Amino acid sequence: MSPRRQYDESDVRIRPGKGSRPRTKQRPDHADAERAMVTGVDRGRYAVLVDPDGPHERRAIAMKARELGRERVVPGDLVDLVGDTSGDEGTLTRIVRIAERRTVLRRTADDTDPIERVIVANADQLVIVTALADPEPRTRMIDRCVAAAYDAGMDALLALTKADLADPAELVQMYAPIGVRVVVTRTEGSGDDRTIHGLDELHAALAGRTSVLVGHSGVGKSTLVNALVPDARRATGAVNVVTGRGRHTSTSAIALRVDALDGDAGPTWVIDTPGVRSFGLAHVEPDHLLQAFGELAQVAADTCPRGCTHAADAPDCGLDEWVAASADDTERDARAARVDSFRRLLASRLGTADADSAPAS
Ligand SMILES: Nc1nc2c(ncn2[C@@H]2O[C@H](COP(=O)(O)OP(=O)(O)OP(=O)(O)O)[C@@H](O)[C@H]2O)c(=O)[nH]1
Repeated sequence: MSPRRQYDESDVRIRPGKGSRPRTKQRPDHADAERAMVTGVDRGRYAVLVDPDGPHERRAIAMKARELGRERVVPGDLVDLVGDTSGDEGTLTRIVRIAERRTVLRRTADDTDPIERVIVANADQLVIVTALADPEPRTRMIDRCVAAAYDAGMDALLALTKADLADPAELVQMYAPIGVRVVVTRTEGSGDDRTIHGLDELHAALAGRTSVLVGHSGVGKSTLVNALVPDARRATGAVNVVTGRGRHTSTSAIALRVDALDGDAGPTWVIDTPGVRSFGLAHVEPDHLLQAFGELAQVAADTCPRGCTHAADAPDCGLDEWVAASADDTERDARAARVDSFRRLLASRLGTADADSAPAS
């Protein structure tokens, strides 16, 4: 049995104009509020982009209006602002509403905080940056990230770095049946002469979408972020993401805009997540995860007994019958690979990200 999930204040979804309607007549309804996107958070101050991708786009700093209470505001959130939204030096605007979130990515509960908290909202895909060697890939960690992405309603993309050091074939083969797109990169040369092969492919996979990048230390995530967003070092290095002054002290996620390539389909954002090592999976329901596996969800809905866990030892699980009913060996192998992959993700909920250190086998 999976542990029962703990709800926190971020589970409350706020629908502009509906759920967030003021409870007392005294509250203004902020009809003149302006829309903005949250790009960073630091100690109660929020970096926002007002009128994002619009004609009057500008950066501003915001605080949460008291009426939002303990509701969390995270990078990727679309919010409504009132007060001085000019973004001029020294101004502070107020966030009065959080738009309903399309997707919600949670980080795992840990020793210091028992609640799985939302860390990024409205992202389209999770990019799992994994080195093929140095450090060795950890498939259990990848599985957990994929499960978290699918549960959050996001796609998963595996960015395999350091292909100059090891062959990607095994990992590519392992993740193809799960529907994970794979991009392989490798650097060549050093210093200013360094080129990253595969960068264009990665850029194309990100185009027009908001992507959250995760990866363990040393996998080459910064190398990719700096190549995609040339001024990222400034944004994430010495400068505080919110105030623009002093050191960047926050370890929370930060949204960075990727310059468009020719033919890009709309704005492209990457959200870097320094310090985030794994994702909360305690709340993941098997049937929810199954939704990411299209045809398997249908098979389960049609044939599984009520309350089926779909695990390998689940009695009368329809997924096993579906594999057995294959027309030939080729189909059976393909179906079995899909079911095994789904079950692997399902099992990944129950361990910890650090439980394995073995490469793909
Ligand atoms: N051989 C090889 N080395 C790479 C490649 N990409 C990055 N590196 C090196 O790997 C090391 C780690 O890269 P970073 O980009 O700093 O990795 P990171 O994941 O951001 O790690 P932290 O900065 O510790 O969070 C650096 O020495 C890079 O030069 C690659 O494709 N091949």
